[in-house]
Amino acid sequence: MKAAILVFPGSNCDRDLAEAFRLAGFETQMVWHKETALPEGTDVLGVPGGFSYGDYLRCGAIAARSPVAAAMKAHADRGGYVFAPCNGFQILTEAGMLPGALLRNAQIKYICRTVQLRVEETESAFTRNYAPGQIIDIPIAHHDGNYTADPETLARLTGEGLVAFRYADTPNGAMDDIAGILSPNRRVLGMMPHPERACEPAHGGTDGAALFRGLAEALVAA
Ligand SMILES: NC(=O)CC[C@H](N)C(=O)O
Repeated sequence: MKAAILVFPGSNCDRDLAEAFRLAGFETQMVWHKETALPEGTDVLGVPGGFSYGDYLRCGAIAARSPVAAAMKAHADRGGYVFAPCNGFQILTEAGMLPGALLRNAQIKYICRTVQLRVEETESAFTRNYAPGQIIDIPIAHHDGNYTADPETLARLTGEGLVAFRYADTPNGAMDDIAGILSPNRRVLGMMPHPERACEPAHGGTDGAALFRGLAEALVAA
């Protein structure tokens, strides 16, 4: 099982993400943003958190147009798994791979703390190890996490079971309390919170580890 993790100038959760995949049994490989192809045999692509290209223009906007972006989209288009926490989620919305946009937090402040998420959808490789409605503790660290979409998109996401996680108490003003969403084939997950920062007791919590284990189990079962 191979996880490839993209690295942009300004990524700062790339190593944490690789370690979370490694703990779940993945072989990992870092992929610099100037590459135009992913490593042979990549099962899961990780698009990490951070401040890609210094968050210039808009968070994720430049990364979505970087040299590696076409390979990222091609991987998703052929049904590959993509896990994109925080800046990764922003990059996927900027790339048009997930709907909606992440606007400035409603309080106009950077928020760094652990929040409670409700698991809304368990029919995905990412969420199969959680119980429907389970409350999990996962850290957030962002200034642009205010999920926004038009009413039709919000209705479709909920109607088709594509909202993976909602905030129990929205910290950033996100519409419909949305913390993370799935693509229609449920193989791409973008979310503002950071499960990779909740995988070992030393992190202060381990509620994120089940997500990476779920992916590994889905790949073994396939
Ligand atoms: N931790 C992160 O990935 C931060 C994402 C982005 N730079 C923001 O602050 O919104």
